[in-house]
Amino acid sequence: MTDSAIRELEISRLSTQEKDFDTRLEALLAWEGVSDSAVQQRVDEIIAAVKARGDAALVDYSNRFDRMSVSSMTELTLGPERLREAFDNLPREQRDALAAAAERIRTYHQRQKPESWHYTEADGSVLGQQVTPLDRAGIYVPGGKAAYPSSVLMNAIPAHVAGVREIVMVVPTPDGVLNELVLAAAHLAGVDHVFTIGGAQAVAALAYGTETVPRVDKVVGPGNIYVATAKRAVFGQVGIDMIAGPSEILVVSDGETDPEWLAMDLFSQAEHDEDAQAMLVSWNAKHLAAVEAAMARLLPTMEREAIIRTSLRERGALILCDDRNEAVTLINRIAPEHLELSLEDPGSLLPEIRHAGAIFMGRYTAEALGDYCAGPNHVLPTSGTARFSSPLGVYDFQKRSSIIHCSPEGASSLGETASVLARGESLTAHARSAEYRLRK
Ligand SMILES: NC(=O)c1ccc[n+]([C@@H]2O[C@H](COP(=O)([O-])OP(=O)(O)OC[C@H]3O[C@@H](n4cnc5c(N)ncnc54)[C@H](O)[C@@H]3O)[C@@H](O)[C@H]2O)c1
Ligand SMILES: N[C@H](CO)Cc1c[nH]c[nH+]1
Ligand SMILES: [Zn+2]
Repeated sequence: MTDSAIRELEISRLSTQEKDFDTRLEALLAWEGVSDSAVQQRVDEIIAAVKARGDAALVDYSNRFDRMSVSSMTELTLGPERLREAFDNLPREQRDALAAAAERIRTYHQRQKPESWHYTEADGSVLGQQVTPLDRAGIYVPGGKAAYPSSVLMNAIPAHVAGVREIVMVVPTPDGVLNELVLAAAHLAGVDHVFTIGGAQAVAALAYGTETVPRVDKVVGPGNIYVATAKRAVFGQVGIDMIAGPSEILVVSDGETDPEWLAMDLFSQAEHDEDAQAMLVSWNAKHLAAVEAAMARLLPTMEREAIIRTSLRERGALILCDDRNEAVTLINRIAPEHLELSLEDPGSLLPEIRHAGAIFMGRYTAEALGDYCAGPNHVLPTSGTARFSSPLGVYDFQKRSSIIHCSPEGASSLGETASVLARGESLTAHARSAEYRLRK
């Protein structure tokens, strides 16, 4: 490969030493997708149509956006027998891999189960918290540019572990092509209903219900800007997990990892979407150049070369920093969805990392392993939202109720405090309600 061919790789090259570094980094990090007004307007129209016309709107939008040719919701509904059939007919290798991944994801999420708790005070009063699962959860499984059986497992298994009574899955099937692995994963993960609808119309159907699609209590799962914008719009009518944007990876390398490994790790997220973001940070300039050369060499061999190329050109970056400390500052500023610490001693950095969706420790921990089968969830906060948000988990499918049980003594001592505070707020019904229960 000649130098000129290597230079053909279009990707931003940044150095923290440059004056305009902050501006360039901010420009790369900005993801305007969910605030695009044209998208917003279209999503509002779609939601209004689904509310007004229910199933008929779902049929129309599926024909229009997913190039289907259906005339009723029956053709967009898959029953449990169809899911089981898909599972039973999978090639052995795929069935075993799916089952192995499901098992690991279940084991990991079982550890997340929050327990109800209570404690008893000296006067016999009991205070506590009761954890209850959602009655009905809606899971969005993306399907526009790729099919995601792994996302079925990542969404449905925590819901199942949480004890959700009914799991409703939506997944677009462009051109009417069903993905058997997706259906098999739904069977394995205990999904109750599958509707082959996608985009904003699917989110609206879950949030408001239609003649066929049952209304859910919460909509979870990743998707493109139409899905993300629709989730934001229906929040309040239903719960949502997070607004997830395009996939991202930030790799921090000490310069000792094989450049081809890192090139492929970066491609692995770039290949999701033209809007995906892949960045590499290192304090070793020679190593950055070696990874860049590896990327240029390997890119023409990739099946999704066009998507990767656009993603790298628009949002990718190779960043030269001064040292490990500066790398940590960058990590916390970027708050990436996936952080790969390709270092000899990743553990030494861990305590300093405050914001990242999932942290992949050491040279051997390819992010792709987490996408499929390590165990932790792959639905993660993107676009810097790891500053305040966490991976999808069992806790997203549960609620907490506070429990207060006063003994006669407890009611009397609390009543005195409450009465004073209530009178201070001039809320005398509150005060008198508490005072009735004071010990005479
Ligand atoms: N965070 C995660 O766990 C995770 C997992 C897998 C995928 N992803 C991300 O999810 C996204 C999936 O996007 P996708 O597009 O492949 O699938 P998608 O299912 O999110 O979107 C497809 C739907 O978008 C709608 N749509 C497309 N063009 C439209 C238009 N012009 N107007 C109105 N609606 C339109 C259609 O209804 C279609 O059904 C990618 O960004 C990928 O990176 C994230
Ligand atoms: N990397 C995605 C989450 O950002 C998840 C995924 C599914 N399949 C492959 N990857
Ligand atoms: Zn991925």
